[in-house]
Amino acid sequence: MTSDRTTLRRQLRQRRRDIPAGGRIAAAEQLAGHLLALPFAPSTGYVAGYWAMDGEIALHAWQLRLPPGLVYCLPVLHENHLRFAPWRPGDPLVANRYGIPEPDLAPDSLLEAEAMSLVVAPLVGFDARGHRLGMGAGWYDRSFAFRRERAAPPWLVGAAFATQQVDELPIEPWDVPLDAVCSERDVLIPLKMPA
Ligand SMILES: Nc1nc2c(c(=O)[nH]1)N(C=O)[C@@H](CNc1ccc(C(=O)N[C@@H](CCC(=O)O)C(=O)O)cc1)CN2
Ligand SMILES: Nc1ncnc2c1ncn2[C@@H]1O[C@H](COP(=O)(O)OP(=O)(O)OP(=O)(O)O)[C@@H](O)[C@H]1O
Repeated sequence: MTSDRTTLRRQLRQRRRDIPAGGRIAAAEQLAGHLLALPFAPSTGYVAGYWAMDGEIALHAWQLRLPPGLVYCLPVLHENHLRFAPWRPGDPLVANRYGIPEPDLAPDSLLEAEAMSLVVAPLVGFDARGHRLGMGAGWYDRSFAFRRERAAPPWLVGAAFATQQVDELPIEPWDVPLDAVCSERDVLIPLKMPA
């Protein structure tokens, strides 16, 4: 990883933490509307969100407005990849190694990434081509590496504040392309280049 990437990650994380409370509340509602209106939004099956931290755009409004046929899940760290677990308010949570709450379920009850219909991934940064910058530990890239050779589902959708968009992010060989990026302002659906 280049130091450019590290510097950019630090700046963009600070930028999202600096968004005032009023802006965050409105943004979460607008984001929910955009996520629900995606052309490939499923109406049945499992969808994954995240427990917002470190200034990330929140998903509670989306979770509350999901159609009844969808089961909301949260990511759970398992060995070197993410698994997912259904979670409703009131279900038990436990803090993972980063201090992020995750459902407190036995490992054999966790769902594999392949079982999700749509996954909303938190972004530190993104560009107009749909390239993403995450927290830098590779969790989403490793967990969804199979999507490099296989079509959706799961549909991968990045979520961020519009202010986290940058001109161009460097492409890494392991990057998994997103099917869409949603912010409070826009829905960006990158053009797929023929191989
Ligand atoms: N809300 C949320 N949940 C998520 C992610 C995320 O980005 N956001 N992840 C996306 O991958 C996974 C967790 N990945 C993470 C990767 C790195 C750090 C991190 O760097 N944290 C500290 C320093 C490390 C530490 O405390 O051990 C930091 O703030 O710098 C946090 C989470 C799964 N769950
Ligand atoms: N498919 C993969 N197989 C093995 N290692 C991977 C894979 N994908 C990513 N990694 C590792 O994860 C590390 C972090 O990747 P990167 O800096 O691109 O994270 P990121 O873009 O911030 O995304 P994430 O949100 O997934 O952490 C990389 O240094 C790479 O070694």
